[in-house]
Amino acid sequence: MQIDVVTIFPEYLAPLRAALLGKAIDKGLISVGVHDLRDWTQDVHKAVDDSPYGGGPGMVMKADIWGPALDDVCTDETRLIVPTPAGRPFTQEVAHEYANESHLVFACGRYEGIDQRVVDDAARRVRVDEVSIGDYVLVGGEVAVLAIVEAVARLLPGVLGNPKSHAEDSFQDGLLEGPSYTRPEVWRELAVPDVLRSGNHRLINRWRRDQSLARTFERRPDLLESLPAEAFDKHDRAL
Ligand SMILES: Nc1ccccc1-c1cnco1
Repeated sequence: MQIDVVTIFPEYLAPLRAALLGKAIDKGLISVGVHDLRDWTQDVHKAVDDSPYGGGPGMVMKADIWGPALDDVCTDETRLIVPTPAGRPFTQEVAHEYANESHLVFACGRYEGIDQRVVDDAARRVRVDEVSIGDYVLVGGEVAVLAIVEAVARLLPGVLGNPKSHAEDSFQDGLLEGPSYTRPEVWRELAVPDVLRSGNHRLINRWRRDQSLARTFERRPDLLESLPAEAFDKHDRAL
């Protein structure tokens, strides 16, 4: 998979080359290109933004800078992803969609966003997704790109040491993961739940499922509403 990121803060994307992703890049599973948007400016000040039409606070990033940048970076195969608070929610399901792509281009907006005509024009040639990683306001899209790239890269074959790790992912079965424990058996007078040391894997699986359902009900009841009934019956009958 080829990933390209266009940003005015290239150094913000340095963590992409660390740890998990660094190994994926070394293995040739992912290649990452980070491009400084200012390389496409023509003026001495390298201006990338201007005041918003219609007035209002902040600055809007210029179409006549972003357009040529995306023309150079995107190909016919590109899926262009624009992180924005106004985007559709980025979910594990969307991460799986992106993991099947051959070329992802991320456009990092700053200020009050990017002139809408950039997205409208790009959509004439490539598939464009405006996505949000949550209902809060960041200063720019770079942090969202780091989160999205990590969520996507770990799904690629060969990136994670243990491919079975995905099966227990939170959200994989539509529920939150329950609590985890490791040695010591008692820590600050807090003991590991006995069932987890029982060796009875049917009981352990049942306990873990109950913990997962309870935690989801308590913290994310919305996830339960969107689960089909059979998601409960099938899995629970098997336990
Ligand atoms: N707040 C932001 C500002 C700029 C670019 C993306 C975002 C964003 C993405 N997901 C939530 O917020």
